Amino acid sequence: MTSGLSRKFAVSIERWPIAGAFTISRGAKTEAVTVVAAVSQGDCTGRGECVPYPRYGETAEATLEALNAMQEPLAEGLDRAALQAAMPAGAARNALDCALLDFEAKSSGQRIWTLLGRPAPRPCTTAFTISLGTPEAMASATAKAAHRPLLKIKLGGDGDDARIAAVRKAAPESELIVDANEAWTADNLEYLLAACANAGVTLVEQPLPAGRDEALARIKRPVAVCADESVHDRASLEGLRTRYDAVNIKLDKTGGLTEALAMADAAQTLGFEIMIGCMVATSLAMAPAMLLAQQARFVDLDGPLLLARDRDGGLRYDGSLVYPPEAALWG
Ligand SMILES: CC(C)C[C@H](N)C(=O)N[C@H](CCOc1cc(O)cc2c1C(=O)N[C@@H]2C)C(=O)O
Ligand SMILES: [Mg+2]
Repeated sequence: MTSGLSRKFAVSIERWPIAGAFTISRGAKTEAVTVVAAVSQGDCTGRGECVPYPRYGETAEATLEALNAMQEPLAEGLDRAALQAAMPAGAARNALDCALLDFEAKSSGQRIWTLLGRPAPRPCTTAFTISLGTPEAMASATAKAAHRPLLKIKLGGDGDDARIAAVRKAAPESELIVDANEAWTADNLEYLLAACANAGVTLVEQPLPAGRDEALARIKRPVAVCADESVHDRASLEGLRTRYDAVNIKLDKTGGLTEALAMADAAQTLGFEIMIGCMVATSLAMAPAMLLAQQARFVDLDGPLLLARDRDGGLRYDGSLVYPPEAALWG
């Protein structure tokens, strides 16, 4: 029991080197910048990690500031239910929502899935991401990962037909999904979707820029198309029904696991397939997403696999199989 002691709250920015570099259509990165929130009472600490994304106007410093502004409400007893209205969806709320969930689990001595009334998570097969590059460089990276069952291929617009053909040749057995990160246009959309269909790709993530994706509703889609930058939380689902077949749910977009679980149920009711995605981050950010992975058609939780080093006590990855978190890590 931890009641009677005052609740403490700490926030920090962490930097985790990436093994090599990670490139998508918007540029290259050599480190993952994360923000960690920790809620403590007595000897019990709950932690949550988020990744602020400049694409959505977020920075690590502003996220730190937004979380520090929650010191007083937390000291006055703000709980996870009240948090949903107290902060907007986004990375900052994710860190705090997950810290509160971890605290709920650790302070009660029960696993979080038991407290949430959900089935215990099982190991899942995650996608493994191949960075954007020349067709030759991508084929070479793909050949080294060709034993993996599911590969996520980053694309970038011009030359994507050659990239996807080279990748397929290098990994004839793997299931391929691709992520254009908004780099295609209404003019090359049908041509590049056909190139993906010819290569046996099963999903194309965010081909067109968010807000300029209406062409998706006008064409026959030969491959399932998944929203990422176009979808954030439950409020953004309804408008996407004619454009997308699937939605990529990320805790950094929904503002935590609480909204993500509700969003997954709402998305499935609307007929969307679910992908559970991540940013480049440590196992602490992946652990809560394991609860959602259970109902996802595509699991994309390979963030720690791209790091030079994960945090101590991180998730167990056996090839592409990722195991649920130990209680000491999260939940
Ligand atoms: C380890 C993989 C890259 C994670 C996942 N498989 C994935 O593809 N996620 C991307 C998100 C890309 O991550 C980016 C992109 C970017 O321009 C800047 C950043 C990051 C990130 O993780 N940190 C910085 C802010 C996806 O699905 O689109
Ligand atoms: Mg994406």
